[in-house]
Amino acid sequence: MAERSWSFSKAFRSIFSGPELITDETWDDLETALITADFGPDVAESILEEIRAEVERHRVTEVKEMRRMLRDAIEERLAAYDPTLRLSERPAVILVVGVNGVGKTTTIGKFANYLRAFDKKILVGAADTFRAAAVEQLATWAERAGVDIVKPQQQGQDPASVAFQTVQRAIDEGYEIVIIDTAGRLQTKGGLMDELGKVRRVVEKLAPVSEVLLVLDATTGQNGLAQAEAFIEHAGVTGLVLTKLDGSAKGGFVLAVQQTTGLPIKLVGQGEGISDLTGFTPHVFAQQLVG
Ligand SMILES: Nc1nc2c(ncn2[C@@H]2O[C@H](COP(=O)(O)OP(=O)(O)OP(=O)(O)O)[C@@H](O)[C@H]2O)c(=O)[nH]1
Repeated sequence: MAERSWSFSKAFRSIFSGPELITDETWDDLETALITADFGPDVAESILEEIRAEVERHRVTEVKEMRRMLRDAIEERLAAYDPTLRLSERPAVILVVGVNGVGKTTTIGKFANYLRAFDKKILVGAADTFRAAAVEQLATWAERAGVDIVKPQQQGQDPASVAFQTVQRAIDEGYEIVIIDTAGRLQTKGGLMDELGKVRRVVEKLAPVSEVLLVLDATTGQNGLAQAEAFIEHAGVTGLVLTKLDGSAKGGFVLAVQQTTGLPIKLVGQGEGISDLTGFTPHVFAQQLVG
């Protein structure tokens, strides 16, 4: 399996290339590796305790066994959240929210491309009318992904009306999945949340909202989470998308973010290319993380 930059198997390599038997130093190294990878002190502590107990119970002496236990402990915690996207409605409407620059537009392009592989007819809506460039950027991604787009008729058009027109067209023309881009910044947080609420209410006149995906930049760690708090509190978020994991050495954030928000990660972005987005599979992720 290809090594990822966020993989902390690098930190582990020193443990595994050292003595094959578990020593005090192994425990110190493990703790350091967990903290360095941004698991957060609570998660790191609970994983360490669990592994210590298991090592004692089964009288484990080999580092190799400890690695397997670590992988299992992480997988079990990741799998406590359901990563399944709910897309069975027709049309299935997905709102994509998050602060500016986290990778919303890029994610929509990659996501549209990903869904097209399942032969779905997809329409994207450019309801981030706050910035003209945002509309053009989304249009470029839609073209790359080979999907259709609904754009505002004039700059600054009410985002809710663009969202409404998008869903209306999807119903009229038989699109199966609708992905709507929203603004990440307004003058005030309250204004932004009001705008998102309006987008939602207007869409729901036509179709239920299947998913509200909050995009988070993995390189910003806990800081990014604080910035996204208003969305978590007010936007009815159903799942998270973690972007820029390729640029992050902090894979443990993945687990920390689920535990802190109580929300499942549903998609993971690992690059700027159109195919650099995948679903989230706890088993695969734990494997990549631990090596
Ligand atoms: N390395 C890497 N870069 C990414 C990833 N996702 C997005 N980016 C980059 O992050 C930058 C911002 O992405 P955008 O999609 O414009 O972010 P946005 O949230 O839509 O930003 P606004 O349109 O300003 O609201 C771009 O340069 C993207 O190429 C990722 O998974 N990995």
